[in-house]
Amino acid sequence: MEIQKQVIIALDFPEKEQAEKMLTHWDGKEKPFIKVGYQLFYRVGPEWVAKRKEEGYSIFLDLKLHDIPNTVAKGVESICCLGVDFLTIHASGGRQMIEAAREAAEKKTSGERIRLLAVTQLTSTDQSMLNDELGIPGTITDSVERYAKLAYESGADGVICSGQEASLIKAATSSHFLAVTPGIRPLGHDVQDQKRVVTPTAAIQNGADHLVIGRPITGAPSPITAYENILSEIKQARGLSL
Ligand SMILES: O=C(O)c1cc(=O)[nH]c(=O)n1[C@@H]1O[C@H](COP(=O)(O)O)[C@@H](O)[C@H]1O
Repeated sequence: MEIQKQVIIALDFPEKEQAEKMLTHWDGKEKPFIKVGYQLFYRVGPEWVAKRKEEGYSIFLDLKLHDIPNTVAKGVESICCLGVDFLTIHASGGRQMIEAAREAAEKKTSGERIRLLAVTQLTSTDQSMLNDELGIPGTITDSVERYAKLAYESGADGVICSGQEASLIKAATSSHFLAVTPGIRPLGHDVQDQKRVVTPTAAIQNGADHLVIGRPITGAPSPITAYENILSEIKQARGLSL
């Protein structure tokens, strides 16, 4: 896979002006893969997203759908017309919900089908939160593996997990099942609210397909420099010459 496509920039902004200003850093360069979460989506709406797609951006729409199967299926049907590349649903919605989402995604007749990524355990969850707050017994990796297998068997295209768990997920499912990993922190960067963090190098070495990165790029003094440094790190981790 092309290295540029491996980094997905999280456009976590409240206003479209800020998101658009951020994208100007890539003027004259290849359009990056971007993630639009609900903070921005609720403000800008579907037209803004569809327009970015027309302009040539690859788009991950991160709406983390989690509801009864019928409601999620209808949501997926509505989103499909935007032509985005990835959409998140929650694995904890269960088999029937994931199957209904997949069935809805299959209804799109023209162009590439949207890829469904199931959130396993959020990268802001650690062992004590899982056991003591959420009351889920066992280790984080057990829980992530269980959700990943469920998502795989139910028709998701991949999962959202920490880079720590990417190789485990591939082994438990298939090498083609996507491991998309947020919680990426270059060496020395503040972890902020993330708990299960890894460096870009570790994520790639563990087999992550895409790295979702927000603040380490968008909060950097020069976002484009931070982005290009991460691309170089990935290139090195993939064993390619710089
Ligand atoms: O679904 C996601 O993208 C997601 C899942 C998860 O477990 N953890 C996680 O951080 N994310 C998203 O990934 C991005 C990470 O942003 P930074 O922590 O700023 O790099 C945010 O937009 C989160 O919403």
